[in-house]
Amino acid sequence: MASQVTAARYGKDNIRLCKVHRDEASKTQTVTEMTVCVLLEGEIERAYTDADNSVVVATDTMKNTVYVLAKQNPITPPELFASIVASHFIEKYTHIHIAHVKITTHRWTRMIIDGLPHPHSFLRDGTETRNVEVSTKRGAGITVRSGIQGLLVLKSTGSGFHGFVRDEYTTLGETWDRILSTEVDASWEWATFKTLDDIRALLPNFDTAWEAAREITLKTFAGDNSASVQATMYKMADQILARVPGVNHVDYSLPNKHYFEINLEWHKGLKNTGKDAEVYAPQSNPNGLIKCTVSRPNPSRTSRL
Ligand SMILES: O=c1[nH]c(=O)c2[nH]c(=O)[nH]c2[nH]1
Repeated sequence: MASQVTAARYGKDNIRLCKVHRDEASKTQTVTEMTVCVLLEGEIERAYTDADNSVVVATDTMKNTVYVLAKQNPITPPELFASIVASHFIEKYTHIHIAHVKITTHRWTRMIIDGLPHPHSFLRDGTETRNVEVSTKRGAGITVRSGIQGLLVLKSTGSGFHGFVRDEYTTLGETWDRILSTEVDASWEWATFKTLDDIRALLPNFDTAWEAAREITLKTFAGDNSASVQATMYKMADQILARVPGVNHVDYSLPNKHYFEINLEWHKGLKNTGKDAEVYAPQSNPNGLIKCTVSRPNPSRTSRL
């Protein structure tokens, strides 16, 4: 028997788009820039095994569709726009059964000029992105995962690491005061939505959840007297679950971007370690990588509140 295709998906990645919203009343414009990935699954195996393109919706068509839907619909919040795009593909093409849409929204923050918000000028204040991954499956509803990526943070005290396993492989000293830095990758998974209308019914909650997750992450990072990345990230996730109904799972993935103390004793007895540490060596690699998923004890099954 010939070998079989057991999994296949295809689509367009890195579709870049920018939409300008012009508010005539206030003469204020707003821009949203995003990068979209669309991947489709369904009865497409013949394209691989029999070179049969009759089942192929061209990836170029997917790109065009995203532009048209962006013109015809709001593209914020990204949870809604991703759901509109994903639903389109399974509704339009009967042989497509699952659509995955990932949207990365880039920051264009309004400029403050002479103390006033500027009506049409923006700046990229950091590499942080707001992300969403939506999947629609025919007859099975819409799953939505929202997140924050690329948020680079550092604290110069209020972090220690001690009491860890010591054995014949261990060289790391215990510390009660260190620099802690990470690039936040946080995401939260919403209970499954049945339809697009269920998503529309929850609309303000997506922005509120993103604001809450961002604020909790920053406030906990800054305020926690951190015993470890593990302990601090759990506190973040736990608070997001408490604050955001409709979310059952929160994921964090945090690199531990090490800043090493430098012993300068060799130069005229210079003291630069422990309480005297001032000059550090930031490390590019290797880095710690700490991950967790924290879940609500009794998950709600749908996102309808
Ligand atoms: O917060 C930390 N968690 C670890 O698991 C770990 N391991 C390590 O070497 N340093 C740290 N820091």
